[in-house]
Amino acid sequence: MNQSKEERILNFVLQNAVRGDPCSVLEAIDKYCSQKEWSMNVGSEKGLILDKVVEEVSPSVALELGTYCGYSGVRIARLLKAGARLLTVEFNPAFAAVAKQVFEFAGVQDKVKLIEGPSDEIIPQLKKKYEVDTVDFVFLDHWKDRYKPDTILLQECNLLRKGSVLLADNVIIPGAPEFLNYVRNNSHFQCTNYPAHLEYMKASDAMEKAVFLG
Ligand SMILES: Cn1cnc(CNC(=O)c2cc(-c3ccc(F)cc3)cc(O)c2O)c1
Ligand SMILES: [Mg+2]
Repeated sequence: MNQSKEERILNFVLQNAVRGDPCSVLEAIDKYCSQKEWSMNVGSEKGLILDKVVEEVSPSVALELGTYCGYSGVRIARLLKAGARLLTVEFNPAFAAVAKQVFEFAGVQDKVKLIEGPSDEIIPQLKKKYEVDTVDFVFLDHWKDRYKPDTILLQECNLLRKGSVLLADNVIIPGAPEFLNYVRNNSHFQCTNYPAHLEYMKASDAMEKAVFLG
């Protein structure tokens, strides 16, 4: 049975990156996906925006919706302080299997809890099953039509605190218009737009930061 694109990306990492070196894992994925096969990793340009926001927030508890191959999970986990953790949610079991191996190769597996399942089922379990009080940082990079409902669900589950930061990928391509309208017209959020480009392409994209004001 021939390999999936995600398995080809994993094999390129295993053969070209350095075990225990998260930056070499990111470089290998960016090299493969810019030169061989495009894939929907946040990439290095938007990755720098992600890095800056994560460093600014310095989260104790970070949540990622949409793990995919683990690229952004490695980006986030490599910046976490001692004792901080990343919970990352992936619906697709094949993607989760690749991401698990990417996290282990990068050496960030002790900081990352990979949770397989739909975000609308997992979010209500975070407090009791995953011992979360509130989340300090959320990276939204999953199904674009889930950004708004999951932002509402996070509030309903009392998982956001005054100052919690949401960062959403792809608010231009593929786009998340309902999410943008929701957070930008909601007095409980302070929004900032970060123009960039679609990963590995010249097309315009952007990220949106939405700070929950409580
Ligand atoms: C299958 N699946 C599992 N998770 C997801 C959620 N992610 C996306 O859909 C996603 C899509 C694109 C994209 C795709 C085609 C295109 F022409 C332009 C952009 C880029 C991204 O950065 C994304 O995060 C999709
Ligand atoms: Mg994305």
